[in-house]
Amino acid sequence: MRSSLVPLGPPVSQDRVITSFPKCYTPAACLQLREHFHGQVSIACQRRSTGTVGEGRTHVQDDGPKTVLESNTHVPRRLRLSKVVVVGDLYVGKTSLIRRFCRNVFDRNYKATIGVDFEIERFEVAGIPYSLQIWDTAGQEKFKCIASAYYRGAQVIITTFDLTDLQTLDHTRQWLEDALQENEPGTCFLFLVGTKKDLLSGVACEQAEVEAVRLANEMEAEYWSVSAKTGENVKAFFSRVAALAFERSVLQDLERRSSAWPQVGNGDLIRMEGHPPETQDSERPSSLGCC
Ligand SMILES: Nc1nc2c(ncn2[C@@H]2O[C@H](COP(=O)(O)OP(=O)(O)OP(=O)(O)O)[C@@H](O)[C@H]2O)c(=O)[nH]1
Ligand SMILES: [Mg+2]
Repeated sequence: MRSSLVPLGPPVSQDRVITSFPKCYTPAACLQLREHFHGQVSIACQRRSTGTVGEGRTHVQDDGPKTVLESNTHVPRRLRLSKVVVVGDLYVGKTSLIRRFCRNVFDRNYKATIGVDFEIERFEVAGIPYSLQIWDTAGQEKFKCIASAYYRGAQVIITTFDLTDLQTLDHTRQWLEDALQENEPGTCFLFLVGTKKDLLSGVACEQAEVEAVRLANEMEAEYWSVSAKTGENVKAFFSRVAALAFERSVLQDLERRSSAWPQVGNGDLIRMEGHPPETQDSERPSSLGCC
């Protein structure tokens, strides 16, 4: 029996390939202690049967298509990416963090974000192409109304503060509350991220982290300290975000399919009457930046 995987689009760069489950920063404030992918997710990825999750791969065999998803009239849209929203006070380093990760650059000069902006970063998680759509929002009060319009549909909310200015940590509760208001309860992974780690000595950093970890636990968020200047923990952090978001998407898809589709034999799928539920491809903004 011949089997072929038909990839669409160029391969992702080597440092965006995630094969093993990325570790958390500290078990004291961690969303997931497991050090490997969920068993069902690993199997689904090995079989390339991640359903609507992942990008542009169709598993074709001599004896017919592995799934009938692709050939139906009411094909569910593929969930190619997770929407990630980054919020926090002005000047804490949201743009710098995203630019360090996506472009590997750092600018010492401050240029306020006006409204919102986003980057799409492609990964390969457990062999499946998957992307993060990372939304950078403005911390300045006058742009808040524009930015908050883009909180909806987030799978991940990253609340940031400056490790050298603990007032910005106090404000993270409000940022999180505002972002959560636009999303269904329990649908988002929450992260609390302390920025500018390079500016603190070991002891001062540890003291700030104790406070932050306490708050992260109250928020039910995972905690990370990073530096956009040196790049410390930046890649590890976003890899963790991508892996958690991807894993949840696959699990949700498996759950949806098992309730909507009866499984036959080794996992071939038969369509039931009615429309499969829509997946939530994140929307593009009609306009970017300030009006
Ligand atoms: N030393 C150091 N400086 C940083 C770091 N990250 C950001 N900065 C500096 O902090 C300032 C603010 O960074 P931005 O990334 O523009 O802050 P922001 O949160 O996007 O600000 P708004 O767009 O106004 O919400 C800039 O001067 C950056 O160079 C870091 O990790 N270390
Ligand atoms: Mg900014």
